[in-house]
Amino acid sequence: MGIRTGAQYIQALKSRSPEIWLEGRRVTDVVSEPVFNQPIQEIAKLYDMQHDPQYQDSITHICKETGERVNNSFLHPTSYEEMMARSQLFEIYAKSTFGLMGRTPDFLNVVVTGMAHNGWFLDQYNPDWSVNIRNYYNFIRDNDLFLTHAIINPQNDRSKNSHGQKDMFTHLGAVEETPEGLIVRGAKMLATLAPITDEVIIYSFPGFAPGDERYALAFAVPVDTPGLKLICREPMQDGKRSQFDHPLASRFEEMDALLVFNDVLVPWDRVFLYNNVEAANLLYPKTGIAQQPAHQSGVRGYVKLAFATEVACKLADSIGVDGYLNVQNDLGELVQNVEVIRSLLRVAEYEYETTASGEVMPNAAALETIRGMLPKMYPRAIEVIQIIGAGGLLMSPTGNDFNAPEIRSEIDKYYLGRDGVDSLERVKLFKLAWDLCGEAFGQRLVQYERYYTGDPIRKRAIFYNGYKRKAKFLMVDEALSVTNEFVKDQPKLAK
Ligand SMILES: Cc1cc2nc3c(=O)[nH]c(=O)nc-3n(C[C@H](O)[C@H](O)[C@H](O)COP(=O)(O)OP(=O)(O)OC[C@H]3O[C@@H](n4cnc5c(N)ncnc54)[C@H](O)[C@@H]3O)c2cc1C
Repeated sequence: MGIRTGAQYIQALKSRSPEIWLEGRRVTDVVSEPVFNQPIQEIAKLYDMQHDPQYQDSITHICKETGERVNNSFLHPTSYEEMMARSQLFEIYAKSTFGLMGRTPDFLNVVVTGMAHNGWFLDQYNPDWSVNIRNYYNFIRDNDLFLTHAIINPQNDRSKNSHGQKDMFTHLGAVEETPEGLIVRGAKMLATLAPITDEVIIYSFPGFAPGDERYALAFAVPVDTPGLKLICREPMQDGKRSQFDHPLASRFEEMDALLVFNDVLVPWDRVFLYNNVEAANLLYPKTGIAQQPAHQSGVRGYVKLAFATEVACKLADSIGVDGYLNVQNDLGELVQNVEVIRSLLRVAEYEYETTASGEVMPNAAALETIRGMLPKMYPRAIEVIQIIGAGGLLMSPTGNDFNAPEIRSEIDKYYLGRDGVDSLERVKLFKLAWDLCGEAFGQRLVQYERYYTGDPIRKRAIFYNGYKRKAKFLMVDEALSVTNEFVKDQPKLAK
């Protein structure tokens, strides 16, 4: 089939009924559910862009294996040009949601593409696994499916490993093997956008210890697989608030869900890794399934930071405060932060790395630096919006107020901006800013930037340890060499 349209994506959602729980009730028609309706439309637009002549050549290509047109996120890059074809897709998709939707379909397509093309890694443990992931890659590419993923365990007792939790099946684990497949039980989180996807893929961050074998798993199942429950967090918008009053929250909320597996059967041909702590711990570092999607996240994060910066600049200009030194200093800082991320992306792409198997990946150090910086830069951009918007952020009237003739003249007079900015323009801008910096929707976006791919503190520690292993700190040795002869009988230090 190749690329789907938005209508085909929506039709697929209508054709099944996964077990979705939202505020204590079962959702039976996900497409008509107000909370999900608009986000579904936003995802559908991405599918439609694949057919739009304005974008088609930039975000899709003809698959060499099938001759069908498929999304660029399924490209396995073996050259700079192929890597950049993916980068272009990431940017076009990110811009269409202002970087506010992190788990658009391209994200997990890249993960599966990475796993499937690193079959050599899985082959070492079980050749069936590499065949399974390769077939799965073909399946989602050729049907243009939308995946969610859950890679962390429920947050119960983080001081204990999976096998040390009070209930053996709190964390998702294998219960038994049957001729048809593996029976799994327990929970996994935090599956962003799960209710509006087609498939669920499970794998894990490293950190398994001996005794955790049953939890060392990777597999994929359809979202409506019997026994799989999706328990949504509290929605941050009810789907009924107007786009005038909440121009971002009404469109781009990504629902997050806990996935509960109640003795779910995973067919053997959907098992990619099982019962092997070493393989589960090495999957991330050895296959680039972190590095390739970090490219998508870096591009998306750049767009999101640039968007928040634009909002801050326009806000300041609209009320005539951007002539003040303190405001210029804050805005200048944000613009420089955007430039830092843009430069790091360019370094990541120009100084790409080629693996032993010929896969081209953006430079890891530059991508990890983006990962380390954005959790500080994005919250800072939000803080600057709050500082500049000040009390005005809380004071916006609603669209209905503009439509009430009895108060319209007062609204127009007292919500006026600087010369040339009328009340409507000013209020619309302040509402956009409030969605980003005040609403629960905006707070989730901050939390997303901190945690979307793991704990930034531990990630930076891993980065430093990796750096230290490679670095020789030779400049210090050279600087110290002039002192070598000064003290006689220097003790020989162990290296
Ligand atoms: C908005 C949002 C969307 C997300 N989307 C997805 C998704 O689509 N799919 C998915 O799988 N995941 C998703 N995540 C989850 C993300 O992977 C986790 O939030 C992240 O890995 C951190 O895990 P945690 O939230 O359980 O925090 P924890 O690991 O419980 O950490 C809590 C605190 O304790 C500290 N801590 C915990 N353990 C240690 C330790 N061993 N050493 C030192 N400090 C420790 C941490 O530094 C942190 O401050 C999302 C998260 C957010 C916020």
